[in-house]
Amino acid sequence: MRIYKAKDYADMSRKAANIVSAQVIMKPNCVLGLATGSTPIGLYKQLVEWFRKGDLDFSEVMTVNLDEYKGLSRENEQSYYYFMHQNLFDHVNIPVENTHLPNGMEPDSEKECRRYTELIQSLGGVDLQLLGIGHNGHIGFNEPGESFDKQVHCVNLTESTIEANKRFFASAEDVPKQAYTMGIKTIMQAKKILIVASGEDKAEIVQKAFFGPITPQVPASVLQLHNDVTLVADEAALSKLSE
Ligand SMILES: N[C@@H]1[C@@H](O)[C@H](O)[C@@H](COP(=O)(O)O)O[C@@H]1O
Repeated sequence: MRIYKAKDYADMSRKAANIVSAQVIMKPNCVLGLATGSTPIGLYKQLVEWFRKGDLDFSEVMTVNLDEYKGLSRENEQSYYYFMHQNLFDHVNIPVENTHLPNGMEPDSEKECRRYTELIQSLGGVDLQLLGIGHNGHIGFNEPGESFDKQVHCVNLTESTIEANKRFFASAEDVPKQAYTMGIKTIMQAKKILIVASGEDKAEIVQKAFFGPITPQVPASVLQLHNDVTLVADEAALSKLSE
């Protein structure tokens, strides 16, 4: 695993955006696996800025997002569909038909998971998968204890994730209780993985995930087994590495 230490959030965002833009430049029709959460927002801003300057072209890029809340419509401001449009898709020249997310409004979980798994396969797999990390080590919405052997599936969110995400909703009761997510197996099939982390509150989990034992209790620890992982994190998120 390569680790790039950034000074702060802005530096982390720029360094990570450089890696994504290198991918787009090297392979204009690449498949990008994208993530939500607050951590990648700066990275997306940077990509938009470079696009506006004429340095990046997304016209052939395909995207597949990691996850989506089950039960939220595209119009819901908390849906990941809305997030991706607001933070990236609406500001660059990616054709909307090239962008893909699980359909949160499909009530039949089995059907939706099969559709999304087959879609990723039909695109030829993910070239570069971007990931954030949850405080409990979740990646996408793969919560602690999940088998490493799952493709796209429907999960029950843990209390800690509902708690962490309730800041975006009117109350904890409004946070959906389920989500569709790429499984660990899907994530591990990506050719390259880029994981971003920022802030002291992520220091402990970054240490555990990348330097602790590989265990389903810390889903991100499985990334130690992938042969092309880059972690870009700021000093605060890396501050527990020497302990
Ligand atoms: N499903 C997302 C994850 O993909 C994300 O990595 C995590 C961390 O979010 P943040 O970057 O806001 O800490 O939150 C959510 O639960």
